[in-house]
Amino acid sequence: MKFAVIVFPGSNCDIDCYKAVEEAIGQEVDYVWHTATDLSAYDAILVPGGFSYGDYLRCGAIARFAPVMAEVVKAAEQGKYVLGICNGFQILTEAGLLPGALLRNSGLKFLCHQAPLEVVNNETAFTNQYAKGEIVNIPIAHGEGNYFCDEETLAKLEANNQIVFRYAQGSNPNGSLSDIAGICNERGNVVGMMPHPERAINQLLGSEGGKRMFTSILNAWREQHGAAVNS
Ligand SMILES: NC(=O)CC[C@H](N)C(=O)O
Repeated sequence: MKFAVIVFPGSNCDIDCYKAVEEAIGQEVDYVWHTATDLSAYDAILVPGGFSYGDYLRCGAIARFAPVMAEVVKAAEQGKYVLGICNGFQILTEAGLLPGALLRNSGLKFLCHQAPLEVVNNETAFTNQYAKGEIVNIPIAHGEGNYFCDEETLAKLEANNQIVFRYAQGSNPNGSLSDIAGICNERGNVVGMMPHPERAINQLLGSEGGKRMFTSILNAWREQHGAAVNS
């Protein structure tokens, strides 16, 4: 299985994502610069965190016009796995691949700490190795992680089981609507989340709560391609 980690000017979690793929699942992974116009070689696309183009406008609002984004949209339409983490989540909402928007944190401060998350949907390609309702610790690091959408969109997200993670145990750090920490598209092959699973793949980093997101993706890909699950 082959992963692409998209790199924008200002990305700062690209190396963490690359290392997480190597360390957690030992699969092939390339950095792909924002000017790239072909992602056909890849099975999964990671859109990492950071401050793309400085985030001088709304976070992700410039990045979504990068040449590579047309390819990310194409990959999503083809059913490939697309995971947007933090700034990556913001970029995917700006690109229209996921509904809603990320607003300034309600406390107006950049927040950087471990966050307990509830796995709400464990049926996605990104969460199949977790139990439903399981609480995992995955760190957050953002200034604009306050998820918002209109009532109709929220009702749709709930009805289609598109809420993947919620901030658990009354811990909502940023004012996010319905405690939402991560969502998927209707088809389930695109996930966006504010917490950083790539920073939680080894106890040495403070938590390995994010590691199974990577094993989940590999597991889903192998099932889709008829390979034995743990081979
Ligand atoms: N770690 C990140 O990706 C940060 C995303 C964005 N720049 C924010 O502060 O919300």
